[in-house]
Amino acid sequence: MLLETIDVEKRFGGLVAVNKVSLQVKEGEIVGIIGPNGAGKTTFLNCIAGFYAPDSGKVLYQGKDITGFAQEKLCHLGISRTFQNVRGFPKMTALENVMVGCVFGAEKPQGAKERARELLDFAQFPLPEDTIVENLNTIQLKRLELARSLATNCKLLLLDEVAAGLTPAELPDFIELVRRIRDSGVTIICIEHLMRFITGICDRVAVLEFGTKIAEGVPQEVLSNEDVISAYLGKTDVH
Ligand SMILES: Nc1ncnc2c1ncn2[C@@H]1O[C@H](COP(=O)(O)OP(=O)(O)OP(=O)(O)O)[C@@H](O)[C@H]1O
Repeated sequence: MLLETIDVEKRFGGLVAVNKVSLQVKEGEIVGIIGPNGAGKTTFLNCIAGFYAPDSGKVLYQGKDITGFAQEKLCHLGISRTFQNVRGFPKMTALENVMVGCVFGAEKPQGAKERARELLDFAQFPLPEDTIVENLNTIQLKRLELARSLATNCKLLLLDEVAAGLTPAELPDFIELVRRIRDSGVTIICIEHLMRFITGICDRVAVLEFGTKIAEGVPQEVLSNEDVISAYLGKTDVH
């Protein structure tokens, strides 16, 4: 097992945002986390990524207890996270943005440039490498963000609504990129509202509602589960 959470709980005052959530993720899997707005998805991801220390429960990575480890330490252990509203370092070039990740991933500056170029290429970044990041559109930023996350040499990538804001026409190629990332040896946990993304790429999906895991399994099965349908009804678009 690459990652395991055991009864992870996170409270904000009286609100139980994540309620004893246990999840197991094997190496090479793409696991989706879905659920209505406010279900606790981001908070759960933040408990894995070192943004929050859980109030109780454990997070194991490669069998080792990493509960409450800081983000920087987790990044060096191979856990990387993307954020919902990505802007990178807006005044720097695309290449420099990826190089920052490479240097953080312990690459020497000279090697970092080469590696950053390889990653921009891998992520099919469509513009010259010296394009200033503040001028990028959504899909260009998303590709850059993935290249930057991979620059840290992560083994586990946590994606927070990485497909949000993409047009239906942009989605297939983007899904293909995420699949290639997995095929390169990176395990992925992704929060996503876009069901086309979930059904198109996830091996398994876990559903949260009011902080509690209410279902888990292969996407088609889970999405036809009555508890899941009623959790979603009227709250978000499940198509
Ligand atoms: N820092 C915080 N302080 C207080 N309450 C918070 C905090 N972060 C999240 N919450 C609350 O915890 C609950 C879970 O929020 P969370 O953002 O994890 O849900 P989510 O499933 O990711 O939602 P969305 O799909 O809208 O991003 C919500 O009720 C939210 O208001």
